[in-house]
Amino acid sequence: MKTVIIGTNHAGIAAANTLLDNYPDQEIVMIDRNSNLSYLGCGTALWVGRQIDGYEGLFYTNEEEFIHKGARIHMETAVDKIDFNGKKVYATDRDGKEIVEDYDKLILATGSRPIIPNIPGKDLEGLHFLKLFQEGQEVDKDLSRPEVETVAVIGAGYIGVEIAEAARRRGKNVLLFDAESTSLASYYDEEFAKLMDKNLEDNGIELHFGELATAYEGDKRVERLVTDKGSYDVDMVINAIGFTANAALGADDLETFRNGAYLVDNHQQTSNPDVYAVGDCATIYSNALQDTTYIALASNAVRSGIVAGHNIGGTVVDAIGVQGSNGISIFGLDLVSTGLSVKAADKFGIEVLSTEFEDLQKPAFIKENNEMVKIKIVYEKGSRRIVGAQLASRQDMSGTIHMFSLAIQEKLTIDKLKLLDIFFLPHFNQPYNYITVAALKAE
Ligand SMILES: Cc1cc2nc3c(=O)[nH]c(=O)nc-3n(C[C@H](O)[C@H](O)[C@H](O)COP(=O)(O)OP(=O)(O)OC[C@H]3O[C@@H](n4cnc5c(N)ncnc54)[C@H](O)[C@@H]3O)c2cc1C
Ligand SMILES: NC(=O)c1ccc[n+]([C@@H]2O[C@H](COP(=O)([O-])OP(=O)(O)OC[C@H]3O[C@@H](n4cnc5c(N)ncnc54)[C@H](O)[C@@H]3O)[C@@H](O)[C@H]2O)c1
Repeated sequence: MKTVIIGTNHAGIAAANTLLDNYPDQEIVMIDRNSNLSYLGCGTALWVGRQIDGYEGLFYTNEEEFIHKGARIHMETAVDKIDFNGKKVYATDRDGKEIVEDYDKLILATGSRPIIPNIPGKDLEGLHFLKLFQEGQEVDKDLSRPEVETVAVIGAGYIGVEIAEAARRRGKNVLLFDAESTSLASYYDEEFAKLMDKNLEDNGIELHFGELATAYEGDKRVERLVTDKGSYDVDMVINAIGFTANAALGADDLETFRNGAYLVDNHQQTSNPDVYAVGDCATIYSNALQDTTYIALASNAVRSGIVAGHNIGGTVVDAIGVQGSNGISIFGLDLVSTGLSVKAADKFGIEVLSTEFEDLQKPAFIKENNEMVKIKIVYEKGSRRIVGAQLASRQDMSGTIHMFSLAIQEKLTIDKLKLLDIFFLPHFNQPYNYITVAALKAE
């Protein structure tokens, strides 16, 4: 059987490896318009901010590995059209030559693309987006220019906050804009987001929230950013206002979600049984929402690629849904969240209650490495099932958010959490640790 995979980044790679490593009878063809693959976008802010030596370690595989495994791979080759009835993919390679690949099964792993602010001045120099490795290189080059003193970042979501920190670490004046009233508004309730806002301000980043960019101004290169509240002299602008699904290739032939992403079932199959979609171009099932949604994360891209690979290979594997777990670490402040915030639950019409607590991670007699932890647990009013959790600390709490991710997935109630067996050792935590106390406080 021959499977063609369009898109060879995280989702396409996971699907290809699953097929190549487990199903030797499979003929695999991979196609991507980019010149590189497997780049960890999450590392861009780290190397641009000089927190790691360079970008070399941010690629975890390469073209040769897939050729060695027996795949055929066309890089710098853009798919222009798919004939879903004739089961043929039409592409153009780097030399302008047409490539035609027929398929038995097709995997769409075409990912996402940045949303572009629809405002005047879009053709000026000095305007950046941050999706591809090459765009990270452009941002890094611009930040290296001494005449670039002031940087505007539009969008205080994950990318915007991370790249604002990076530009600040490079000694630039940084203005961070967002339409919402706080940073990270899609992921955290206000009392958590405001911890990040204060952290950003304490490190010299100028916040402009509830402010919408209305124009870029300048001669050849951007010189001013105009918003609905003012005009700011800037030397470069980084746009980070979210991603949209890259689903144009199948939009006329496959069922799509309200945001244009390909609708898939729990085998990653689209409305065409021979066509699968994975990663940022596809929908995903949220166990917190108990509904189909769209969450563009590398963690989801990998898992959906694995599911599609096994189902095409002949092993029935059901996707188990996700919680949208995510985390961010900025100037030493870590925020992690999973499932729904109260604000997100309200937006989706889910009636919730929440319980909060804040305490030292370990007993006060432990003087070293003992930071405050703030926790909020969100649970559904009727069922009392946990639907979300948020944590903030200067200590690593990723293990805790993984536990809450499982709790949401398994529909654990807040009442079951109250007496969960959580070990005590003063080196690690308190006898009554913050999870237990927050749960016990729940009404
Ligand atoms: C700066 C940044 C930081 C991030 N940090 C994190 C993080 O910390 N944690 C996290 O979970 N997620 C993070 N993400 C999100 C994560 O990178 C994406 O969710 C992930 O890349 C999705 O993988 P994908 O393979 O589905 O899509 P993509 O990575 O978008 O890859 C799609 C591929 O398809 C190719 N393609 C598209 N159309 C065509 C066509 N017509 N012909 C040929 N090829 C085509 C593209 O060239 C691309 O290589 C970050 C993203 C960015 C930009
Ligand atoms: N640490 C991580 O897990 C991580 C890191 C980076 C990126 N990502 C993922 O990559 C994807 C893209 O990240 P992103 O930061 O671009 O998207 P995002 O959705 O995280 O943030 C977009 C931000 O832009 C704001 N915005 C939207 N339109 C605006 C406008 N016109 N003017 C001003 N602000 C506006 C939104 O309020 C939001 O805060 C997301 O799915 C994100 O979860 C994850």
